[in-house]
Amino acid sequence: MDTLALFGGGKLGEALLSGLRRAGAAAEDIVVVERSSERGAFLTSRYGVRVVSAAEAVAHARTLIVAVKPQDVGTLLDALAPLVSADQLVVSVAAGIPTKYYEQRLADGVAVIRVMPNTPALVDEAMSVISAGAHAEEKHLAAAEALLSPVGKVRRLPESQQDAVTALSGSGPAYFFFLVEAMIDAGILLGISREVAADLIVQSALGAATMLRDTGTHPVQLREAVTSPGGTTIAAIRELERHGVRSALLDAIEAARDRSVELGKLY
Ligand SMILES: NC(=O)C1=CN([C@@H]2O[C@H](COP(=O)(O)OP(=O)(O)OC[C@H]3O[C@@H](n4cnc5c(N)ncnc54)[C@H](OP(=O)(O)O)[C@@H]3O)[C@@H](O)[C@H]2O)C=CC1
Ligand SMILES: O=C(O)[C@@H]1CCC=N1
Repeated sequence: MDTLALFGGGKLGEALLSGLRRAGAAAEDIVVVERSSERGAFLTSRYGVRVVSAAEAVAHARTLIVAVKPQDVGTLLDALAPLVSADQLVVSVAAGIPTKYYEQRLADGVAVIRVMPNTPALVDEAMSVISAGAHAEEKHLAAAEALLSPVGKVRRLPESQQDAVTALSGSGPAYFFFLVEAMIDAGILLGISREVAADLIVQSALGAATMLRDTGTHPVQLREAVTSPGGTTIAAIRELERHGVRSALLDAIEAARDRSVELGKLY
């Protein structure tokens, strides 16, 4: 494997790093650039990777993964711009930041791929969507797919859809965690211990997700099969509808999309 440089070893960077190591990438083939020395030391101790300067990383790596916060991409690019050449590939996971932002700051012809992964990469169940920038060719998309497929599913979509993708699958795990958290609280309300409530809800979430994926059946049909006439589920559904949960989700995901667009314009 060509050497790979990871810029930013935070939550998402670590999720990708852990997946690459599980998939068999050698520690010697990955270098990390991390602002926090404490965080860098942790990544070295856990994954065996070397933490190096930005200049050293660019000098050695064919593929550069940018996993710093969108707010930090500009400063990072100021440092990288004079160092990166057109035979290197830049893979950005930063929410909202368009490939054009990179292309305007890097040497002419540098290929940039915008990716929106998610944290289930930690358990090899990520959903990653990749989009090619102006100079990215089939070989670059294939390289990004090879990088991401060990940690989950990968789809190619036009970059114009990346803000919506960010709102759906990038942030998506957080909505499910939020729902699970609220359902466990409901268990507490009903007098079930937190440990038991968590067990019941997490297994139900896993079962529901597996049914959705493995049967390919529409969620409406799966929900109807649970909803017995005059039964318990319809009593709950009535409350969910009365509280506008469907509409809240539409508004929430639209707000996340809007924030992604905003992040792309702020920096
Ligand atoms: N978390 C998620 O679920 C997802 C995140 N993303 C994207 O991934 C990126 C990272 O997010 P996340 O991991 O949550 O954020 P984190 O803040 O956890 O990680 C970013 C890391 O990069 C470090 N950093 C900042 N600037 C530099 C620099 N110039 N050189 C080296 N390291 C630097 C930060 O240090 P310090 O702590 O000092 O700031 C931090 O350790 C974001 O752009 C986000 O949009 C995409 C999909 C999902
Ligand atoms: O909250 C965020 O901005 C990042 C991007 C998608 C998920 N987490």
